[in-house]
Amino acid sequence: MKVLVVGAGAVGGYFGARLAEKGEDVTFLVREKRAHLLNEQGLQVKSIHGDYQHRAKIVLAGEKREPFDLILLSVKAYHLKNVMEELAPFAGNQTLIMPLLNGFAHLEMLQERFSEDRVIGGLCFIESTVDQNGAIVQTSPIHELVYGALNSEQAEAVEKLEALFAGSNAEIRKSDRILADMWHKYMFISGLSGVTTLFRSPIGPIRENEFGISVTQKLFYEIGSIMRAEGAPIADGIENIQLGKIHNMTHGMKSSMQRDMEKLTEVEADHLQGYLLKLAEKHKIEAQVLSMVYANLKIYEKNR
Ligand SMILES: NC(=O)C1=CN([C@@H]2O[C@H](COP(=O)(O)OP(=O)(O)OC[C@H]3O[C@@H](n4cnc5c(N)ncnc54)[C@H](OP(=O)(O)O)[C@@H]3O)[C@@H](O)[C@H]2O)C=CC1
Ligand SMILES: CC(C)(CO)C(=O)C(=O)O
Repeated sequence: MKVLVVGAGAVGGYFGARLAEKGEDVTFLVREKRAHLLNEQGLQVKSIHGDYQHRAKIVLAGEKREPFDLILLSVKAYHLKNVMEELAPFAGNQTLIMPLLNGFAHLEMLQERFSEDRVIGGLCFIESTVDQNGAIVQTSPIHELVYGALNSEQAEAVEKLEALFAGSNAEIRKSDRILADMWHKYMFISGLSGVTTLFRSPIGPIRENEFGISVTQKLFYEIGSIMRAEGAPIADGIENIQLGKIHNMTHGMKSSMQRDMEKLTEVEADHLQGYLLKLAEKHKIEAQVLSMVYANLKIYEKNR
């Protein structure tokens, strides 16, 4: 099976390398600067699950290739519009596109551009980043990728992916309720990235402070109300389940949005919290904490 990973960054670089390490046929769609680096020093993964370095196969936008069987999409949401056009020539009628982005709004954009048959569900849990030398650094135990069919027509094609992922050095599993999983992850990451960027702190000190934890709880409850009003298939009590995870995370756990803020790069504020606020407005739900989180991010964007 031929796999194209779009974006050799923290997420795509990690999972793509794990598949290549297993011997799968993996190519990375990258931009000039990244291509130069990968050609010079290869794709380097430094991970608590084992380092791996290889001469990754790469392709640039506009180059000719046969369509791929699977496209793993792992760019930031603010690059998505542009990337969809660049990856289109690599996608044939049978190509499955699996987005690993945080959030939800990208799903509709992809379905509109590539049709509902081709876009399957996906998400990941991993704490990874790209260091100053371009290496992928993965620091905490979790390296999980979850995928699944979004409709019954995709089920057979999605089944076939199990052999691709089996035996790789990452926890990769198929889910029969990927849509709910994606909303749940969306809730979790909007809450976690929201408070860690608001307080500019890893999660430990936030949850130890009575006001910090109270703001965190209010944020999760607001997000839950918005998602329910939108008819998202979220589980009863999911807010408390996600808050439980917040309590169980390592003291120093940061969100990727927080790490982006520390690097003074763009953040996915519109894609995550901004999209939720639009839904809140649509359903006339008051979301004071979410508004504050979003304001903090937009002010950061303006000042950076
Ligand atoms: N990092 C993490 O821990 C986690 C991140 N996520 C989510 O995963 C998604 C990806 O994040 P992450 O991997 O951290 O982001 P990164 O910025 O590390 O990687 C994104 C990559 O996309 C590349 N890219 C952008 N535009 C193009 C293009 N036109 N053609 C080819 N490549 C392109 C960038 O390339 P270039 O080097 O040229 O800029 C970059 O290498 C986000 O939605 C994020 O929220 C989810 C779970 C955990
Ligand atoms: C919380 C985490 C690390 C889990 O994957 C994440 O998704 C992110 O920070 O973007």
